[in-house]
Amino acid sequence: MKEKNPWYTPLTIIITVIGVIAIVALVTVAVLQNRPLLQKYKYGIVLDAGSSHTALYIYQWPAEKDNNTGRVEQKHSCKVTGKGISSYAAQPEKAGMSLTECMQEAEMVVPAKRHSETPLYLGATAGMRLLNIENRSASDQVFQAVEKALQSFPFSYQGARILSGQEEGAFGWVTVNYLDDRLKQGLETTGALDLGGASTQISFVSHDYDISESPSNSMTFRLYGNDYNLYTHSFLCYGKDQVLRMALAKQTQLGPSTILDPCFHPGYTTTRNYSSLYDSPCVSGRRPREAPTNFSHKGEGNFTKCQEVVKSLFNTTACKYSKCSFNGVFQPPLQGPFGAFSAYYYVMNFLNLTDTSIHLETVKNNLASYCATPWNQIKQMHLSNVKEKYLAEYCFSGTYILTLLTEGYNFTKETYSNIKFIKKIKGSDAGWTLGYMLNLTNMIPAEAPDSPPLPHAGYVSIVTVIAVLLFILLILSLRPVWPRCSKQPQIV
Ligand SMILES: O=c1[nH]cnc2c1ncn2[C@@H]1O[C@H](COP(=O)(O)OP(=O)(O)O)[C@@H](O)[C@H]1O
Ligand SMILES: [Ca+2]
Repeated sequence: MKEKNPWYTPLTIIITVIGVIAIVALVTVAVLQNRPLLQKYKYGIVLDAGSSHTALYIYQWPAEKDNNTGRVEQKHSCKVTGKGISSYAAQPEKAGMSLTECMQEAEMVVPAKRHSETPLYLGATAGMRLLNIENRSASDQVFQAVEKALQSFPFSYQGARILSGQEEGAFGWVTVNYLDDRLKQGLETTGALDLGGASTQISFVSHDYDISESPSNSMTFRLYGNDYNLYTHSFLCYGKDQVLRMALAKQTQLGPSTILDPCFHPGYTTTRNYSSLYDSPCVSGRRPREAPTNFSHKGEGNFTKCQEVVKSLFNTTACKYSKCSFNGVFQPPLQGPFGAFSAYYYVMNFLNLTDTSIHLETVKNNLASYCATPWNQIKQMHLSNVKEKYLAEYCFSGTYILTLLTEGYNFTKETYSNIKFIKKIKGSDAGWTLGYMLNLTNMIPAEAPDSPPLPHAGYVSIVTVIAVLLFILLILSLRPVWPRCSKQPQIV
């Protein structure tokens, strides 16, 4: 004799089947309705025409979200071969031609049907600022050539211009904080330290300072409903290539045709040309009157002496504000964490000194012993994979970076660990280009966007759970019917 299972009545089976179909239908509709449409992307292209070289960045973001949520990311980058556009002052057409390869790459990377709507920008930084000071018409001609070249591509060309130092600093800050998702969430922001070849920028939010003290150093933003008061300054001529010129100029001024340079390795020796050394507004005022054509540049490898040379390039005596960094430039008290990118990263990464939890004295000692290493040995170790020009200059560049941070910006052995040397954040390069594009395409709204109270996955889960619960309740509510059916014993 077998007791009939009360769950097998036709009524429960029908209810179960209908219930399951209803739940599946409900969940499917919820998922389909709310799923982002098939990922279609939009694109934007920014060319960073730096003093030493030009780089092209392609950004992408989901097509249906261009106006609010922080979803722009770097899809591709391309390094233009050759030097920066400012180096083509004497042959401007070549500045335009130099961009061809990377632009062709961009044509391949951006899907053809998006070409005509993809904005294309070129921003030039300190190399062109200097050329513009030195030779206005040469700078204009370089821009004409570049403009002509860029217009020949199928993108939506939006113009080429020189960024002000303020813009360069502020957009670097926007990039870092956007990529870190700090703006949308209204979190404490990260300061930005950018070291280029011809200028260097420092930008950070300092809560307790009076912006009216130096209005030219302040920028105010309203982003995602939060107000920011940004301090920013760009030091023209304090990028690492121009500082090296200033350091050499300082040492050659003393007269001899051979200089023993503490910032280069012992055994390093080369012949340099006076005219090319002084061929920059950063040093032209210092040119000796009766200089020979060439001078001999020899290395001594002495960190302490090198630091003295570098320090002598900072004027820390004159300050008409409550507080200054150097050269009489206002700077409020440092605040918060800092991201240091571009040449800060290249140099400190090569020197294995990116770990800022290491005591500053130890960092200096490590650099001192690197500087004291004979040039032959350095070449043997690295020449196979590092450009000789970079290799020769890492001792100088490292010394400059530490001196700029401590003597220039006033980081101390306690606050040094607030700095992080970074190259990329979540796959996108740290630099001013992303912030520049976000600003020009209005992709960071002033007010916080209205967002659904729940994320998509949460919404679907809650709908599912409630549906299942309702279904179980329905089944249970039918339960009192069943015992009556099963009470009758079945006799075989
Ligand atoms: O691999 C590297 N090692 C060392 N320095 C590098 C490397 N790649 C780029 N740099 C340096 O980074 C700096 C980049 O400056 P950039 O060309 O952006 O000038 P800018 O921002 O002053 O206009 C230059 O000094 C360049 O020599
Ligand atoms: Ca740069």
